Amino acid sequence: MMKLKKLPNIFQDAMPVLKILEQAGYEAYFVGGSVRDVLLGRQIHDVDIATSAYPEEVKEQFAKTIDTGIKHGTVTVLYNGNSYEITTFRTESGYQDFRRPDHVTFVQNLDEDLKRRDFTINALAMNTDGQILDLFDGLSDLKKKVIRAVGDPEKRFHEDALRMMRAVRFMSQLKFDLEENTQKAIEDHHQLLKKISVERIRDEFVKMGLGSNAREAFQVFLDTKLSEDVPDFAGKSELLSVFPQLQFSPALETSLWSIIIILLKIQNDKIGTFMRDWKNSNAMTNEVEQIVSFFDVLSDHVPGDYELFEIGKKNLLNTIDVAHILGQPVDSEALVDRYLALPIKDTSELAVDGRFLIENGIRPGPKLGQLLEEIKQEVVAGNLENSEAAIGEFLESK
Ligand SMILES: Nc1ccn([C@@H]2O[C@H](COP(=O)(O)OP(=O)(O)OP(=O)(O)O)[C@@H](O)[C@H]2O)c(=O)n1
Ligand SMILES: [Mg+2]
Repeated sequence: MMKLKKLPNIFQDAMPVLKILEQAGYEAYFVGGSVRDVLLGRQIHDVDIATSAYPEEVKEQFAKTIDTGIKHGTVTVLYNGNSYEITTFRTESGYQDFRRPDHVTFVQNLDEDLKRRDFTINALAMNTDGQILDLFDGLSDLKKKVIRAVGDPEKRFHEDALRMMRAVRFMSQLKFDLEENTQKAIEDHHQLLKKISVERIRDEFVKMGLGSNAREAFQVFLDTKLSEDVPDFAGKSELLSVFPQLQFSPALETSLWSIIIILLKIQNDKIGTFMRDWKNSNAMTNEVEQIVSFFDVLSDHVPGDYELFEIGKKNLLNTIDVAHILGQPVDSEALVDRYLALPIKDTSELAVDGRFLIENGIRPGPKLGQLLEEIKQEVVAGNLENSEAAIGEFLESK
C-alpha cells in the first residue's frame, strides 16, 4: 500500500479533525481532489473529508459547525481557523433529471462511497497515516495520466451529466488523456448536458479554457460534440476548431471569452446577448465588449492617442493579449509606450472640471459638456497643457 510520509501543511492542519472523528469511533478519510493533487504535487486549495459518522454525529464532535448541506450529508466544521467540509459516506440513487441525486443514501463503508465518484483519480482516499486507499486503480491512472470513469462511464454520466464537462476540464488542467471508453460514453451521451444549468457548465468551460492543456481539451470538447449542447455553440464547430490551432491559449477569463467571440464572428451588438446566454456577469460582459471592439480597432488601424486614452491601460493590455493569442501582429511595445506617455490617463486627472468652466463664464448646458470633451481631447492629444492657466486661456480664445 502506498503511503505518503511528508504531508503538506493543509493536511497536517486537518489531521486533528480526522483523529477526533476516529477517537469517537467513526471512520474518516481525506477524499477527492486534494488526494489527487497531493499525489500530483499540485497546489491544494481545500481538503474534503468523508466519514462514517452521520451529520448529527459530526456536529456533536465539534464546537463550531455550519449546516452546509445536511440533506446531502455535508457539514462544515470550523476548526483552528480553518473550515472543512465533512460528508457522510453515501451513494446516490434515482437520478431522475441527470442533475442532482433525488435522494442520498448513507452507507456504512468507504468503498460504497468511492464507487459513486466520477473518475478513478478522484476516487482515492487517504487515512490518518497518510496511506492511500486505491480501489479503482486511480494510482495507476495518475501515473498513466488518464481520466477514466469509475466503473461504467455511462452510469457515471447519467448520474451527473456535468461530469462530461469535468472530464475535459481535468484533461486541460492536469494535461491528461481521456480513456477510450470514457470518451466513447461522452460521444454517445453528450445531449445529457442540455439538462445541466448553464452556470455549472460555464464554470467547467472556463476552467477547461484556462487550463494548461486547453487546446487539446478543446479539441476533445469538439470531437465528442459536447460543444453542440452548450449555449450558442451548436453548428459552430468549424469556427471553433481554430481554438485548438492557436499558438497560445488564454490565461485570463476575459481573453478566453473575447477569443471565442472573435472566432464565432459575433457582431459587437450581439456580444451582450452571447455573454448573457452564458450567464456571465455584467462586469465581465462590459470588459469583453471593450476588448473585442478595441481588437477591431487594432486590426483596422494604428489607434490614435484618444483611442488609447479611452480604452485604458487594463483593457489595452488585455486586448494586446488577445491579439497575441490570435496571432494578430501588433506593436505592443509601441502601443504601451504611447499609452504611458499620454498627458492624462483618466478624466479625473484633467486640471479643470465643469465648475471651473462655469466660473469662467460658460453657461451650464450641453455646450458645456461638449467643451469639456473638446478640452479633454486637446489635452490628450498634447495640443493643450493640462493646467488651469492654459485651459483658461483656451476658453478665452473661444
Ligand atoms: N460531479 C461530481 C463532482 C464531484 N465528484 C466527487 O467529489 C469530489 C470533490 O468534488 P469537486 O471539489 O467538485 O472536484 P475536485 O475533484 O475536488 O476538483 P477541484 O480541484 O476542482 O476542486 C471529486 O473529486 C469527486 O470524487 C463526483 O464524483 N462527481
Ligand atoms: Mg475540490
